[in-house]
Amino acid sequence: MNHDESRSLYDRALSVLAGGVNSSVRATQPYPFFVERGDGAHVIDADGNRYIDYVMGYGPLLYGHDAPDPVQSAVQKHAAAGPMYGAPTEIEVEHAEFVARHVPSVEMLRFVNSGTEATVSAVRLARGVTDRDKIVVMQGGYHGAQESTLVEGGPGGAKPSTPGIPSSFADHTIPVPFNDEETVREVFEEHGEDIAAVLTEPILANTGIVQPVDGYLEALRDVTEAHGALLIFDEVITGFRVGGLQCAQGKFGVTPDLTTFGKIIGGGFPVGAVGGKAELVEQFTPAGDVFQSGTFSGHPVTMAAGHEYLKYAAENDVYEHVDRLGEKLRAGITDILEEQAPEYTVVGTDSMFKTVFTRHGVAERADACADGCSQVESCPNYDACPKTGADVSKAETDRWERVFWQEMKDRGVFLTANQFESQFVSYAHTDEDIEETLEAYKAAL
Ligand SMILES: Cc1ncc(COP(=O)(O)O)c(C=O)c1O
Ligand SMILES: N[C@H](C=O)CCC(=O)O
Repeated sequence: MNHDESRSLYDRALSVLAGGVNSSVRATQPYPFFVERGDGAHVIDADGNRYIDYVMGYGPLLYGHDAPDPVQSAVQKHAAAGPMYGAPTEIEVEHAEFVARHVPSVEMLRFVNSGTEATVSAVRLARGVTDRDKIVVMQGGYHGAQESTLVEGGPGGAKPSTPGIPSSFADHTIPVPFNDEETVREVFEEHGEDIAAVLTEPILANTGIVQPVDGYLEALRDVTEAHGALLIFDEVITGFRVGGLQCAQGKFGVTPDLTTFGKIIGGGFPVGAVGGKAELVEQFTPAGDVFQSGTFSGHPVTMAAGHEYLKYAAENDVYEHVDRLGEKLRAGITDILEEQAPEYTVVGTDSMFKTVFTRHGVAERADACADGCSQVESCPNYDACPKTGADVSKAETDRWERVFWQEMKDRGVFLTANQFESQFVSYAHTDEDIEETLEAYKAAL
């Protein structure tokens, strides 16, 4: 493959964009390919190379790069008619009504512009309504580029995971291991009166993919309720990706107090949202006292795209298609790994998948998972599944990024360069794409 044009664009980018990119995960080594356009399940780079795309914008693109006609018409109509006003529009109401009809925890919403803004706003709301400062988060969980959750450490003490955040912020954050009910109960015994909320992805999708063991989300529901704290599910990735229109909370049957959304809910445009019980969400200004505001929030083009996206999914076989192909891919990779790399693990569910490069031996991992993973039926390797962020962090990140990712890219398959990010199947992917991907896996491994 020739990459001259991408290389020259990257050289230019390095002079005017920090690290040559606008989001860190895009800076692949030795240089990223620059995308010229998308085509269904594929992207075409500036040198004309074509790749089957499983990055899918890091999750938003449920339909791949060709949105269905109603989405495209709605986007064009709203872009031509405005595109925005600083005044409310009907499409915001319609989109909110649709989401509230389908997602169990949602009665009312506030739309914002990114997943980060959604989690920032949800944490502020939880602190505002409970009049408490501390939040519990999961080690290995990700909630965007926000001060309260960019922490490392354990329940005994957290510190910021990046320069630029005062350590006093981390004093209010308690990271606990995912899937560890005992630790979270101990934390509540010790700090229960100061904890505003537990904030967790229902599936660790940025460090994983790690699924909740049987009863874990229920335990979080139970312990938060018992201590007057809120349970917040961050469904920025899982929302409208896992569990169809009911999201992961519908699939697992656990209803949080607040849910944060992003990605798919905006139909491929910048978006975020906080949803939940009306009595909570109404505490945002102007109805309540917890300040929240945004010039672009509820942007008509985004609302129209998101609304048509979800309506189309409600009326067509979208989730059947993406989940079937997700399963086919996971099963196919599992077979290949059995032959060629039995120490690696396939993880995922619905239309999400990942191969985790752990070399700790199935027996060891099976021991570690013996009491937990048996409920994850959709995972073909459930007895070897990682259970915590720490399990996943043992993976061979360097081998993934420097060898496997490059080999797949050279074979025309675009995966996330970061070992820990999920990959996504879209409605535009076909059985032929999956078969081609499996052939590439065989050769690359
Ligand atoms: C679970 C989760 N929460 C929050 C975010 C932040 O969203 P955004 O990048 O739109 O700010 C992301 C991903 O970026 C995410 O995966
Ligand atoms: N981990 C992020 C979201 O899923 C990756 C997207 C980004 O931050 O650019």
